[in-house]
Amino acid sequence: MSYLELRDIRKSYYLGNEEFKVLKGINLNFDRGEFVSILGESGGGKSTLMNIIGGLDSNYEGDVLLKGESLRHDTAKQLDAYRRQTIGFIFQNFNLISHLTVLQNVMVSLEMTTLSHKEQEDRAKELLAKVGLTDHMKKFPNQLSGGQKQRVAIARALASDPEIIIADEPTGALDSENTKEILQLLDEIAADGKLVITVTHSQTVADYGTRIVRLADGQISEDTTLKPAYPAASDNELTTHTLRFGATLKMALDNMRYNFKRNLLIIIGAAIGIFSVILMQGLGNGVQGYINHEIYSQINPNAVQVAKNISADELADGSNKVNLTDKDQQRFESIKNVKDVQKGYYVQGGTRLQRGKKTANLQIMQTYNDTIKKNSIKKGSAPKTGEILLTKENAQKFNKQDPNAMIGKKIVYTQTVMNSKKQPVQLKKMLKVSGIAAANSGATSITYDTLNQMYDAKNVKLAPNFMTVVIKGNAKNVKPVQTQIKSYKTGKKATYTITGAGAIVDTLNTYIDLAVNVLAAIAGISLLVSAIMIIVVLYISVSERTKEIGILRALGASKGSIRNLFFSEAFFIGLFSAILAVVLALLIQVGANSLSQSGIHYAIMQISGGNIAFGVIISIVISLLAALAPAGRAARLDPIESLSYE
Ligand SMILES: Nc1ncnc2c1ncn2[C@@H]1O[C@H](COP(=O)(O)OP(=O)(O)OP(=O)(O)O)[C@@H](O)[C@H]1O
Repeated sequence: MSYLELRDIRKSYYLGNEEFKVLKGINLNFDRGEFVSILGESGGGKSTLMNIIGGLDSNYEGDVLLKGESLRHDTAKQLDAYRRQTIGFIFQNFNLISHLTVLQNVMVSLEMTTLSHKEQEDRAKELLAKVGLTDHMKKFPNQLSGGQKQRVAIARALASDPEIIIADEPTGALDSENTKEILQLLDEIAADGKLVITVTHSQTVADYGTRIVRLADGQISEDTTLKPAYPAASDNELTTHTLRFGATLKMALDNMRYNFKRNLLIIIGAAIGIFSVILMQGLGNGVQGYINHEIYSQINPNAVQVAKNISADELADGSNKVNLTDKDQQRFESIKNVKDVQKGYYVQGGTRLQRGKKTANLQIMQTYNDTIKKNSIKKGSAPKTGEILLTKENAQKFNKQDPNAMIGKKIVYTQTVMNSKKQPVQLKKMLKVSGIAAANSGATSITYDTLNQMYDAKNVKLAPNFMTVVIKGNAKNVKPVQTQIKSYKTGKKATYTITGAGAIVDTLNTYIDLAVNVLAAIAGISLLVSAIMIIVVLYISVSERTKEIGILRALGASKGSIRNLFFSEAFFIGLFSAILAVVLALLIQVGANSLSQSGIHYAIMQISGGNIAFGVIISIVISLLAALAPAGRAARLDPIESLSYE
């Protein structure tokens, strides 16, 4: 049994329905240690035969047997492994990867072996020394002469220590001096016990080998042994795998560096979209924070006011439907996270303050409760029993120049109420001013106890018309309590309504969120533009790298690795765009906040860790999605066509 056997190989090409028979039944046996030259006229099918032997073409009739095992039954992955492990290709036009250095070109093949990185590098250097290129390892292919390029290709072909070297016109592009050197190297390879099969037009080249096979009219016309074969080498001990993800990442980076300017522009373009989204979100956080800060500085978010949900008609008929009872209070107290329920009373009009000759009619009076934040009291303190808290506006009615001077002063409070017989009764009490509240903090207020005492003094019963429900812990506990209160029904109608700023803040935040998301979505349109840009660039990259794809496939890289190569490139575009976008956004944040701090004393831009993570993830995801089609196209490219791509 020979090492490699070709059995009745037939191959035709079709143009429409027309069949062109290229190989018409080739039977050949090869052994390790042979240096076989295949001679034949141009167009005679030599390259076609080489592609079949090399596992690049599996669309033929007949059989190729390696150590008696047919390649026919091999899966695509097994053929990849066959090319990696058993075959080393050398081409007439060298087929080196132009953006990789000499050393890297050899390393590509070695990266598909199980050797450690150090061992790979040592072996690459050793092989380059063997072909006499130690001093040229850092050069790029376009900095080498033809003969040097072919020597790199030989070093690369030997990298994974394959048993068979296929050289398709290896000296076709070389002068006689270089031809001689390359032939010597090929002869050394055969002397090492490997099988060297070379295709040539030249009788001189053919005479150099141990055997000449002539191909004419798709058949073997002559098979001559010139000298005995060298002793066969033992089996290759290097094991291989396809290009690992780490290797494709590195190759993608190398390629991006090679096309630096173009990739930089793409990254800047893609970053603009991500940057806008992050910026919008940061601004949203800031605006929301600022509004909440302004509101919460005067109002306690953990307290909500609850009133009966009654219609204007019910209110007008003066019924006691508006009143809240002990039962209502118990109900609120039983809700989870409720800390306290305070009775409250609210009246519009009918209330007056008097001091000496000066008077002030109060638009609104509501009993002091926990929705009013202590720090909205600008001077003095919250009212106790027998005291009153004035808004700055009301205090100014008694002392225009210095409203704060009203603190500690006595003032007469009068209020007209209806008794149970619907007769008007005037409540009157001298109260001490406890403090002055900010102008926009709500109503002038007294405590419920103070009001109750006034009612008692006139034998009128006071019933609360709102209650303040104080909620424990975080402001997040507020919403579930509100929801619970809103869920009580009288008939089909909700029993209670919630008033007070706590409820409004929640609604306001929802609107701000909505506005921010709409703005971010508009900014997101530029992400779509980025995605299209990345798709176009990757398609260009696929066409530019078609030859490289063919080379990698010939070296044994799987379709999956080719796909990964473009996904890796997209990954880096996404990652670098995101980094650039984040850096830009943070810089803008510093500038915007220094301006807003001096204006409104608040950092208006608040980019969160979540916003940054979102930006990075969305950038990478979009880039990878954009790579789907180009990477798929690259993986589907036919290796033979890719290799002959100009
Ligand atoms: N993909 C293809 N589709 C159609 N015909 C093809 C294809 N590839 C090769 N052929 C034809 O098959 C024949 C053999 O081509 P092949 O490249 O194998 O010849 P060759 O002996 O290597 O030629 P040369 O010495 O000029 O390189 C040629 O006539 C060529 O036109």
